[in-house]
Amino acid sequence: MWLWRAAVPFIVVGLWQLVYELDVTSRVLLPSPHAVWDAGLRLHSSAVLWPNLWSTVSAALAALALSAAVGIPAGILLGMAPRTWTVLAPYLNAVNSMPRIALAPVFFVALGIGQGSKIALGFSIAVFVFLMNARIGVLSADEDQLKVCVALGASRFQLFRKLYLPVAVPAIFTALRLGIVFALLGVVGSEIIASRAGVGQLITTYSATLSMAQVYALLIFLAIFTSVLTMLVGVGEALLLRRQRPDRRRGRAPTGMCKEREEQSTDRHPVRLHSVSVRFPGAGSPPDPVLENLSLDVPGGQFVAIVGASGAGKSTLLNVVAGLTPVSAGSATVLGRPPRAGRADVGYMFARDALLPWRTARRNVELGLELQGTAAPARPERALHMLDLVRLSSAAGKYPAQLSQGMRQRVALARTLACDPELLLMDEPFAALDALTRSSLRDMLLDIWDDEAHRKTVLFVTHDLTEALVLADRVITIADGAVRSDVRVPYGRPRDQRALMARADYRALYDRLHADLTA
Ligand SMILES: Nc1ncnc2c1ncn2[C@@H]1O[C@H](COP(=O)(O)OP(=O)(O)OP(=O)(O)O)[C@@H](O)[C@H]1O
Repeated sequence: MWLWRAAVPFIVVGLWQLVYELDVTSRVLLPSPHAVWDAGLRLHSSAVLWPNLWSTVSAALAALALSAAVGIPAGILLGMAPRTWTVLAPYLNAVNSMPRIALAPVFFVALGIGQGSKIALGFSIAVFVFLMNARIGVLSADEDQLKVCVALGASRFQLFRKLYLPVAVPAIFTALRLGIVFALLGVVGSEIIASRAGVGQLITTYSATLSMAQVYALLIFLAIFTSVLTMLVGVGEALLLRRQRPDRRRGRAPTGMCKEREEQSTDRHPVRLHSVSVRFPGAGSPPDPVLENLSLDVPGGQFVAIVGASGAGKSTLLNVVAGLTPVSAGSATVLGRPPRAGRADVGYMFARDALLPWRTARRNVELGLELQGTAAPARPERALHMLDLVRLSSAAGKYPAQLSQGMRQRVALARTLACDPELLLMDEPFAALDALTRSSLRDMLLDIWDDEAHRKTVLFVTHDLTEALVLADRVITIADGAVRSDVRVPYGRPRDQRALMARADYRALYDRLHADLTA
């Protein structure tokens, strides 16, 4: 492959020489490769080339830097604000489709003939490349990653810095590659129209005297500059996206919880829902309720499983408690206060791990600590302790792509627990795992939950009645947006699934709940 790549210039020059020898086209228009090589050497040793090349290259680099500095943040902000995009899109697209080279005379009048007007024209063309690509990069952010960041308490600025900017990096590198070409196009175009220095101005001068060998030599110099810059961008991209350095620090005693916590609640029921209804706008007219008149009190330290068919409203119920979905009617109190997204005392875990692929396992666990304002020196220690808890200390320096699905979900569990939440919301956290891994993660969760000193209240959503009966103190079935049954699980711990399933009373309870779900 490398041999073929190295052979391409020789093949092109050979074909060029052949066309020249066959006299297919005018020799003035197409001089021989040898004549172009000679012209290049003469330009190189003359005092003409380098000051002019520098004039063009410095203007192109300035236009590129300016375009990136304006286009990237603007693109990311527009990606984060879909409504603003909807308003502005027709106008931005109209400006983008304008032949901006026609703005050259305007820049000459405003800035005079010189570097300023060249940079302005290069900028006016390249900035849209950055804006459009950065916006598209932001749109590639995973909805679950966004939900996790919001649930962990990310502000708009933190979302920009910790989610949208990194997620847009590959698209930004694409924009850089294209931006080099577009900035150069603007600068050389401006020089060809009117300038006192630059490669474009030299091309105009040599073309006027039909010195085409010099013109082609200059174009080859520009192509070499663009290729070197594109290669450097490629190296930067590879270095930035690799980031696979193993972390040698290991956990000791945990310190530094999340800084800002809600005042400790004195309510013995961390979750209180009274006659809660949720209607989503646009879901029918009038919209059908997804939850209707649902009441539920959960005492502290209880492990509650919520079971229901697909679409029954289980996730909506958790979202209400997490403060991600407002209630349309009724009242909700979580740890003594109205629900609010991003509280350190409420942890939320989803079926998809939604790990950030550009962070190591340890740095993923640190995410909630960062968003909640834990001091930087305390974070690694706390994160490593959490990874130790889920038996993943040895994978602290690995990236999500290097972990199995079960390991990724354990990292997500460590991330959820890192802020030591009092209330744990879990939305089918093990649904994507195979039966064996699921069972080992259930045991791990129960071990963590069983710690008397830090016993958490858990709302655990699942489709699986057996999982609910093995894990929970209490099983609530939901159908048509309301509580269908609410039973205490009458078995001690630890529970053995196979032994449970052999018991007649277990089978009777299972059948009763199953009937409630399917009625
Ligand atoms: N943001 C939303 N806008 C409109 N409708 C929604 C929204 N979120 C959920 N719904 C609707 O609410 C109903 C309940 O959804 P929910 O996700 O709570 O169900 P679920 O019991 O968790 O289902 P599953 O087990 O399949 O995840 C569904 O009909 C769904 O289409």
